Amino acid sequence: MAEIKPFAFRWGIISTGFIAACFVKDLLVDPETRDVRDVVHHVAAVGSRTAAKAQEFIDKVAGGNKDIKAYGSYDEVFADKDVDGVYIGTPHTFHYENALQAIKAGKHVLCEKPVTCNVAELHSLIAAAKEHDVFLMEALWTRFQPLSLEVKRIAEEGALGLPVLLHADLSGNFDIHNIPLTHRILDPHLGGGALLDIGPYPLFWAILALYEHPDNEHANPTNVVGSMLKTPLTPVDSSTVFSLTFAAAKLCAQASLSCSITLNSMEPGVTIRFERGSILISSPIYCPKEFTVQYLGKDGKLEREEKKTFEYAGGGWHFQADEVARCVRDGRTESLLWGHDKSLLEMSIFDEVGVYFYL
Ligand SMILES: NC(=O)C1=CN([C@@H]2O[C@H](COP(=O)(O)OP(=O)(O)OC[C@H]3O[C@@H](n4cnc5c(N)ncnc54)[C@H](OP(=O)(O)O)[C@@H]3O)[C@@H](O)[C@H]2O)C=CC1
Ligand SMILES: O=C1OC[C@@H](O)[C@H](O)[C@H]1O
Repeated sequence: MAEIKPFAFRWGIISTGFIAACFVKDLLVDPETRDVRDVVHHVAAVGSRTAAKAQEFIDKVAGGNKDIKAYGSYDEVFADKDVDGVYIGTPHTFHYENALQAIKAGKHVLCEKPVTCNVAELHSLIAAAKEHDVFLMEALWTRFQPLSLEVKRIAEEGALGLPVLLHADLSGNFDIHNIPLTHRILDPHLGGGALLDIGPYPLFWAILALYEHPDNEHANPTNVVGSMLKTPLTPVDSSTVFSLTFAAAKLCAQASLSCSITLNSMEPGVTIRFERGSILISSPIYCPKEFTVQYLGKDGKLEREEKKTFEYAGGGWHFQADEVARCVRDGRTESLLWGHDKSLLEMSIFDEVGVYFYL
């Protein structure tokens, strides 16, 4: 039988910082190592604010591959005919303008989280993507990892009953008293603070387990409450707690979520409590490698425990790249797994919790 050629997606990368390097390294991992045979990835171009930095990035991250073009501006990446889609790894406050320019140039877009800084910007991006008939997705990479797919399967198969309470925290110690106030995690002009940077992850688990649950019937939370603790250093939050209540459909459940840029992560990072058991997910919750399912007996006591672990080549960012390639191949303008509705929900919750008075 003739072999079907995998669909090749040609990426343009804008920015050359930490996450752009992680993403490009993963694009270079052979997809067959993760059993993917229908799509492959090529890096066609890298754009930076200086051409020298773009070339340095290609040398360091992509072994100096001569087929990758180095540009001294993002606009040149958007204009390149050999680029199918653009990956945006700039600080949060640039996502909107970078994504808009890419979309207007007719490019598909994968944009780092948080996709924008508020819901109004996101509505505008989605409208632009529709107008130009291009794919747009927030790089909520955790959604595409095999562990998340398995957690969702178990959460919905019925043995545990319905989810009732979910606790999730992501904390990372950024040593904020010893880094420059211009660091993106502290600078309000770059969208600093805990909620925008790491808040997407505890929220992601609530969206996966509660919002996506079939009994929730795609209903938004009926109540969102949040509270921010500001750092004395700059007007951004050093920690934020927020809670969601889902009570519009058959599902009645709540999520208690938190994030901090001054603490280390905790174990487990996520606990989902169901009527007849729990799922405990290990840290870091953006890329966990194991989780435990606890099944309770009729007396409420632990009856059985099952631990699942996941390993693969690469850092875990390539799964979202596969999703982008497949969606574009299939003519979709949004992902079924992390579609516009979920990013809109995220942004509207963040608006509600109150990041934007400092932006
Ligand atoms: N999914 C994940 O696991 C992670 C996602 N992120 C997300 O990625 C984004 C970037 O984070 P990270 O890579 O850590 O940030 P970095 O500071 O390491 O990199 C940001 C890059 O953006 C470009 N840039 C453009 N304008 C500016 C500006 N005014 N100030 C600083 N940089 C600028 C620069 O590239 P150049 O000079 O080449 O133009 C810079 O290298 C954030 O939105 C964050 O939420 C971050 C970490 C992990
Ligand atoms: O997405 C992220 O995950 C890991 C964090 O350390 C980082 O700041 C954040 O942007």
